[in-house]
Formats: sequence, C-alpha cells, structure tokens
Amino acid sequence: MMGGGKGGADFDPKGKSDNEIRRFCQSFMAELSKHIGANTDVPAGDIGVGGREIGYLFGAYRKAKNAWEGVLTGKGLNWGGSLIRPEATGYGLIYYVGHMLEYAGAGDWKGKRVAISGSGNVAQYAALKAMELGATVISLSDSKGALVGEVTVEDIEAIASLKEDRQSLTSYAAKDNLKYIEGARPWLHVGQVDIALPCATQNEVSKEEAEGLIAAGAKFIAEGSNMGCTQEAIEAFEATRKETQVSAAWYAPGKAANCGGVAVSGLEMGQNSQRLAWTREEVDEKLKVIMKNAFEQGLTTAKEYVPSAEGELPSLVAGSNIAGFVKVARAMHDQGDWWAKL
Ligand SMILES: NC(=O)C1=CN([C@@H]2O[C@H](COP(=O)(O)OP(=O)(O)OC[C@H]3O[C@@H](n4cnc5c(N)ncnc54)[C@H](OP(=O)(O)O)[C@@H]3O)[C@@H](O)[C@H]2O)C=CC1
Ligand SMILES: O=C(O)CCC(=O)C(=O)O
Repeated sequence: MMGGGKGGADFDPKGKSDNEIRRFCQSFMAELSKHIGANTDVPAGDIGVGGREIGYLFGAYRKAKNAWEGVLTGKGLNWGGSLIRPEATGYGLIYYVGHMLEYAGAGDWKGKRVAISGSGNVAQYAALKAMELGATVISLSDSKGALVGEVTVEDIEAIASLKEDRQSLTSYAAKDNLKYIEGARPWLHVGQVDIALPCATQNEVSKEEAEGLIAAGAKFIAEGSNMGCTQEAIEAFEATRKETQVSAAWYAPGKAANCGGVAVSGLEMGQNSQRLAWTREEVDEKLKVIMKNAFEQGLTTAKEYVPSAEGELPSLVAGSNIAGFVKVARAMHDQGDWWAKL
C-alpha cells in the first residue's frame, strides 16, 4: 500500500470459486473506491490477494470512477502492471540479506542452508532467488503445516499452481525429498541452518523458536512477512547479536528487508504516470539499488544513534526504526507540523 493506510477484509477466499471471489472484490471496491485514489492511498496485493484479485478490484474501480488511473499496484502486464512486481518482495529480501552476509564477512548465498516459512508470493520468489544464487532451501510452510527437506524449483512451481487454486500443502504429493509435518511451523524441524526467512504472516516466530534457530546455527534472520517475529523472538536475536560477533544472530525487520514489494509498486506507479514500461532488467536493477540503500540506511543510522561495542554488528531493527522516524519527523518539521529550532 502506498500511502498511510492499510486494510483488509474478513472474507475467506478458501473454498470459494474464482467467480465468488470476483463478486466479492467488486462489492468491496464499490465502497473502497470512495476512499482511495492515485494520489491518496494505493492498495496492493498482500495475504490472499494476488494478480487475479487486483484485476477484479482494478476493473471495479475503473467502472466506479470512469477513469483509468494508476491506482492499485500489482496490475497485469497488459493493463499497467510492472515487470518484477510479483517477484519484488521475495527477490528484494534476498538482495537485502546478501548485503548482511557481505557486511558480516559471511560470503554470499552459495552453500547456505535457508529455512523459509510460507509458500505464497513472498516465500516462492525468495526461495527461487536464493536457489538461483546457490543456496539450499530447506523448508516451506502454510497455515496447515510445514514441508521440510531440500526444496527444488519443480517443487516451487508445483506449489505455486496449487496455491493459485487455494489448496493446502497437505494436497502436495511430496516426493522423497520433503517431509510434511502437520500443524507445525518449520523453525524447530530444519536441523542445521544458516539463514531464516519468515515469509508467511505476523507473529510466526516465537521466543522458543528463535532460541531453537540460534542453537541450530542461524546467523541471519530477515523478515519477508510483516512483523513475522514476535517481540520476544526479536529480543532473543538482539541479545545474541550483542553477546559475540562469532555466534551473533543478526536480525533484520520486515520494514526494511521486505520493502522491495512496496518499492516496486512505487516504480509501477512511476511507469503508469510516464506511460512507459521498463524492461525486466531495468526494474530489477532499480530494486537492487533500493535494497542496498535500505540496508545501508539502517546500518549507518544504527551506527550514528546506537552505541555499540567494538566488533558488534549494528542493530538493524534500531537503525531501521530510527531512520524511518527521523525521515518522517524531519519532513513534518519542514512542513510546519511541529516546530523547534534545529
Ligand atoms: N506480497 C507482497 O508484496 C508483500 C507481502 N508482505 C508480507 O509477506 C507475508 C506473506 O504475504 P504474501 O506472500 O503476499 O501472501 P500469500 O497469501 O501469497 O501467502 C501467505 C502465506 O502465509 C500462509 N499463512 C497465512 N496465514 C497464516 C497463518 N495464520 N499461519 C501460518 N501461515 C499462514 C499462507 O498459507 P495458506 O496458503 O494455507 O493460507 C501462505 O503460505 C505477509 O506478512 C505480507 O504482509 C510484505 C511486503 C510485501
Ligand atoms: O506493494 C505495496 O504497495 C505493498 C506491499 C505490501 O503488502 C507491504 O509492503 O506490506
């Protein structure tokens, strides 16, 4: 969502036909269209909302307003969408963690064991990019259970088409490489792990799971999901970060690590305004630059504001929070919302 708003509905698409979903989206937009606009709040996909739903919502908005505007992102490519928007959150997460690895002297993605939760949009593209860069993905999950084992590109493709039909992983006829654990999240079942990427939903890593991940060797934890880790889990990671760089677990919050999605939504709107369509390579390059900046801003702001011991990895959660706060506070100051002599 571009703008200050975020919203949703309690309509459960599971077990509904595409036509029922279409009718729901049209009714929903009959009211929502009064509150959004290309320069107000611009909704995008999120949990349970992908290209199909954005299409139905966009069509209903266009009819309600009798106008084609760049409102709603994640649009189809032949009606105003941007290349790389579907991939952006997952790819961006992997680019962001690439900078964490490099800064911490841990090399690149090659040979890393990566636990991922979720099996929707963010999880699928994070897994594909991690594999492309030489990592081994050792889990996926959904709201019903977890798949643990070495995930292949063919697994992701099959799961993507199953998820398109709103099926659960229970109906994935896993081959010998994957074990399905009903009712479980992956974190305590993956064995030795280097990187953990929560990519399903909020509060999906508890304190005990954070401690289990640390004990299993996880050194890098970055949220693809919004608020994926509980506060207690974040505290467990942050405590380890401070103790020693050798065994530090370095945590990156979703507001920085998953910003590639909203950033490419911004690029989609930019293209809509210019009536242009950039190539896949152009958008991917811009996404890489955006993720590098997001990492560096969090890092340098942490160094500026948070005292740290010699050799300690800077707190990306503090740095990203403070960077966001300072940006908004300065803009509000300059626009006269508050005053103090700076
Ligand atoms: N899409 C985007 O561009 C962005 C998404 N995000 C965040 O990333 C996360 C994933 O979103 P996205 O991939 O788009 O959504 P999807 O709907 O494509 O996938 C969501 C995944 O999470 C699982 N899930 C949903 N609810 C629960 C639950 N209560 N417990 C366990 N698993 C659950 C789903 O399982 P099932 O299929 O069984 O429902 C599915 O595997 C969300 O936190 C979202 O806000 C953040 C930035 C951008
Ligand atoms: O693309 C967007 O505008 C928002 C994506 C999203 O769901 C998020 O950043 O939480």
